[in-house]
Amino acid sequence: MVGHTDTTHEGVAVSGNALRPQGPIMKLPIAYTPEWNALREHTKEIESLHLRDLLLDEERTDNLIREHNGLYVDFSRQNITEVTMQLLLNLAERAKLRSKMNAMFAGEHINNTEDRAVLHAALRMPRDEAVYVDGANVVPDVWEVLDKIKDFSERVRSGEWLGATGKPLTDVVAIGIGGSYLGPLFIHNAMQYDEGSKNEARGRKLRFLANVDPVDVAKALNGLHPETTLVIVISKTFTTTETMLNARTVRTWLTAELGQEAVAKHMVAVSTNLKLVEEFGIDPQNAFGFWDWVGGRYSVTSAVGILPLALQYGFEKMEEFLKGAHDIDCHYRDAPFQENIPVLMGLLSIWNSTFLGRSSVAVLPYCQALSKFPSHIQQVHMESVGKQVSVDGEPLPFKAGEIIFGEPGTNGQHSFYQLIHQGRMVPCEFIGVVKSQQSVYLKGELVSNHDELMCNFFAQEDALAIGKDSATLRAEGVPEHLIPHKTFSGNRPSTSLLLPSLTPFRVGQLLALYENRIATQGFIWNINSFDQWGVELGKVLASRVRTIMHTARTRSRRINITDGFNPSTRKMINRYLDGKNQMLYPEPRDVFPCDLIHSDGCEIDDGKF
Ligand SMILES: O=P(O)(O)OC[C@H]1O[C@H](O)[C@H](O)[C@@H](O)[C@@H]1O
Repeated sequence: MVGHTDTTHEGVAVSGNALRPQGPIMKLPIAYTPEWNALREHTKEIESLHLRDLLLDEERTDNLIREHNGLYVDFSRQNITEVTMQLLLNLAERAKLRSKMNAMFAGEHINNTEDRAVLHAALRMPRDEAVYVDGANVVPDVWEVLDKIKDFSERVRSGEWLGATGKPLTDVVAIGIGGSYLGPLFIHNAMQYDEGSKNEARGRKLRFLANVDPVDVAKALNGLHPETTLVIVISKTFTTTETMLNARTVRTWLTAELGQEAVAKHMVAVSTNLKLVEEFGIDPQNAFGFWDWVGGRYSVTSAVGILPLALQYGFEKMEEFLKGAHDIDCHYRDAPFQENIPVLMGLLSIWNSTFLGRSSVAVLPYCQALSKFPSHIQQVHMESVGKQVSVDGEPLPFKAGEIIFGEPGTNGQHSFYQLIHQGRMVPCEFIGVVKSQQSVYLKGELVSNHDELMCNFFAQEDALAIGKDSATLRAEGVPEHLIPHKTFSGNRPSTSLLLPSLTPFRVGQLLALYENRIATQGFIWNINSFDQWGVELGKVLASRVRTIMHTARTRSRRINITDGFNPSTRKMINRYLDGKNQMLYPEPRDVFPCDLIHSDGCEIDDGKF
C-alpha cells in the first residue's frame, strides 16, 4: 500500500514510512499528499458503515443529489458520507484539478507525449465563442466543416447529389474502427427510435463496418446496392490497417459494378490526413477534416460522428446533439466542484477504485436505445485512463483505470448480475429515462412496458445497497441450509442517473458527462488520458505475421515456419496455414460472397444496426 514520505515537496511536510518517490527533487506525487492519505485513513470508517443504514438518513440523501438542466443524479448509494465528499474535494484541490481543466479548455498542449492540445469541447462550441490553439481561434474552422456537412448532407438527402447512375444515395456505409466507429454507432442506436429523428431517417439506411473480419463486410453490405450507396471512410490517421483494407474492399465492391469514376460520387472521407485521403483516390473536396487536438475516442462530435449521422437524421438533429454536449462542457468548466456532476462522478470513481480497491464499473442503461453506450464508454474510459505511469513518466504507486463493462437493463439482470449481487464488488452506474422514446401500455396490464423496465431500475439499485440478511430469511421460513446461499450482503455501491427523455440533446449531455468525468479521473491521478501507446505493440507484431502470411500464401511449395516466433506462436501459425491449405490464393483476386451483389437479403437484427 502507498504510504507517505518525510520529504518536503511544494512546501508540504509529510511523514511516514512507506514507498517514497525515488530520484531528485520532484513535485509531490498525488499519492504522497496528506489529502490522499486522509482518504486512505477514512476507508476504515467507511468500511464500518452499511448503506442499509445510511439510506435511512434523508438529509444525507438530499445532500448527495445533484441536478443540472434536467439531469438528476443520486450519489446516495455510494459508500460515502459527507466527510468522504469533503476529503475527495480536498484531493481535487491538491491535484490542481481546476487549473488542469482550465489548461484543457485553454487549448494548452496537455497531451504531453504527443505534444497536442485536447479540445474536443471546441467541436460543440457555438459560432460566436473562441478558443485558441497555438494562437489561432479554432471555432471558425470547426464551423467551416459543420457548414460543409450541412450542405453536403442536405444535397444527398434531398436527392440533389446523385450516384453515378443518377439514382439518389439512400444508404450509407460508414467504415471506421475504435473511436471512428463506437461513438457514431452509440449515437445512431440512441436516435433510431426517437420520434423526431426517426421521421428524418425515413427511407434511409446507415450501416457501420468496423471489423476486418470479412463477415463484417458481408453484414454491412447485405441488401445494399452500389448504385444507391454512399461510403464514408472514417479514419483520423487514414492508416489504420483494418479500416483501409475494408475501404479498399468496399471500393472494389462499388467499382466492380459502377466503374472507377463512381468513387467521386460514392465515396467521401473523414480524416485529419487529407494527403492520404487524396492518395486513396477520394477527392479532397469530398473530405471532411478534423484536427490533431481531437483524440480518436473523443471525436464523435467532429465530422466522424456528425457526417454519417447528419446524412441519416438531418443536420438539425445533430446540432441539437452538439448543444447537449456543449451544455455539459459549460457545466463542467464553470460549476463549483461540489455541484459539478462530472467532477463528482470522477472523484467517486477514484474513491471506489483506488481507495476501496474495486477494479471494475458496470454501466447499466435501463434503455435499449443506449445499448451501445457501454461499449463506447468502455473505449473512452479504458483507453484514456488505463495507464501505468504519471504524466512525467513515473510509475504509478496505485492502479489507475477500471474495467468498464455493461449491458442494457433488464438484459444484464439475466446475465451477470448474480456476480454483482453475491460475488465481487462492482460499482454500478444505473441510467434511466423518465419518458421513453416508445410508449406501450397494454390493456389489463398493471403498468406500462416502460414502467416495468423502470421498476427493475429502482429495485436493483436498492437490492444491491440494502441486501437481505439471515434474520430476515429466517423470519421468512427459509430452511437453514439455504440461508448462506440466499443471503445478500448488500452495501454495494451505485450511482443513479435519470434523464428526462432521450432526445439528441440529452444524448449529447450524456456523452459529455462521461467524457468530462473520465478527464477528471486522469487529472487527479495525474496521468495523460489522451494518448494510447498501449495499442501499438500488437499492431507491430501483426505486421510481422502479415509478412510471413503473405510469403506462405504466395509460395508454390508448402512452407513451414521454423524461426522468428516463439514455439507457441510458430505452432499455431503452422496449424492455421495447414488448415487453410497454403495455396488458397495463388493469385490474389477480388473475392466477394456472391450474394452480396444485387442481394435483397433481409437484415439480421443482431443489435448492431
Ligand atoms: O481513426 P483511426 O486513425 O483509424 O484510428 C482508429 C482507432 O485506432 C487506434 O488503434 C486507437 O486505439 C483508437 O483510439 C482509434 O480510434
